[in-house]
Amino acid sequence: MIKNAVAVVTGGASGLGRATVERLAKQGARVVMADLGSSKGNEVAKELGDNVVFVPVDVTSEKDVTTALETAKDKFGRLDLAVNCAGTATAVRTYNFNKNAAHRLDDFTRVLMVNTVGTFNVIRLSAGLMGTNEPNQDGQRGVIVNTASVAAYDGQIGQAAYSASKAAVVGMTLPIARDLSTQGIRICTIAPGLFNTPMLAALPEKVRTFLAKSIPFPQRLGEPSEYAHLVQAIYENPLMNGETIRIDGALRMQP
Ligand SMILES: NC(=O)C1=CN([C@@H]2O[C@H](COP(=O)(O)OP(=O)(O)OC[C@H]3O[C@@H](n4cnc5c(N)ncnc54)[C@H](O)[C@@H]3O)[C@@H](O)[C@H]2O)C=CC1
Ligand SMILES: C[C@]12CC(=O)[C@H]3[C@@H](CCC4=CC(=O)CC[C@@]43C)[C@@H]1CC[C@@H]2C(=O)C=O
Repeated sequence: MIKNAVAVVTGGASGLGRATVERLAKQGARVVMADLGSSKGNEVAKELGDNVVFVPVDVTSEKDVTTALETAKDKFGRLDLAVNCAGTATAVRTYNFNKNAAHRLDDFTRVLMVNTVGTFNVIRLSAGLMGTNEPNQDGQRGVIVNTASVAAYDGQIGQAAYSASKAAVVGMTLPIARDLSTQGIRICTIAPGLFNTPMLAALPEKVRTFLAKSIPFPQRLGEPSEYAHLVQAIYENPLMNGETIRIDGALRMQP
């Protein structure tokens, strides 16, 4: 059960991460909200009360992630759940033939660094701390939830970097589940479709409506609370492990 569990949520100051922090805190969990120093983490944590602590973290930094995990241990005594929501996106064609310009390599690398390397960084360090927990009656010591995207499967034009970064998260899920099984640590990945978050708010209303219409049912953007609901379901269901779950209203993205 989520009550009294201790969680770290990256990207916790906005969108899907924020909804997760809110849901977990409301259900009686204690949460370290890890997000960039430039985010609204401090304000959000204040709104959510004493069971939520903000730690400025860049997920690509070993030092920052270690500090967040030490905060979980020092303030709340343990770590039961790590949720990877931090992410970034870009929309650039592999080669722009009108401008005779190739996709910049540093743009490609930046997206992979945050979405793939950052996610793995949090997984590997969280696993170390979870491994020190006393196992429950099922032998479980902790749970990790990642966030990929349906773009891991049906990436659109301009999403080479983003889709590659998310496909890597899908790809690492099963081998990590196998790696961590000896210590009773589970890991699952969620692949969201189109959700109503600041990432999507950047798009014009017309585009958002068009995108929503492309979803078979329900024909609307997902609410961040629906993502958070799935995080809790994964945490509470002991048999869920090594799998990626789409939450997308049967959406298959067009080119
Ligand atoms: N909104 C959507 O429709 C979808 C979102 N996703 C994924 O879900 C995750 C959350 O996205 P949203 O909540 O929509 O976006 P968002 O932009 O609202 O939140 C992302 C958070 O990640 C943080 N972040 C970015 N780089 C970071 C870094 N290096 N270290 C720590 N924190 C960092 C940002 O400060 C921000 O608070 C992302 O991984 C995104 O790719 C996947 C599919 C659909
Ligand atoms: C994240 C996702 C795919 C994207 O890359 C876009 C994003 C909406 C805002 C954007 C505007 C741009 O001009 C660049 C691309 C992007 C960041 C999309 C929201 C959901 C998409 C996704 O992950 C679907 O699975």
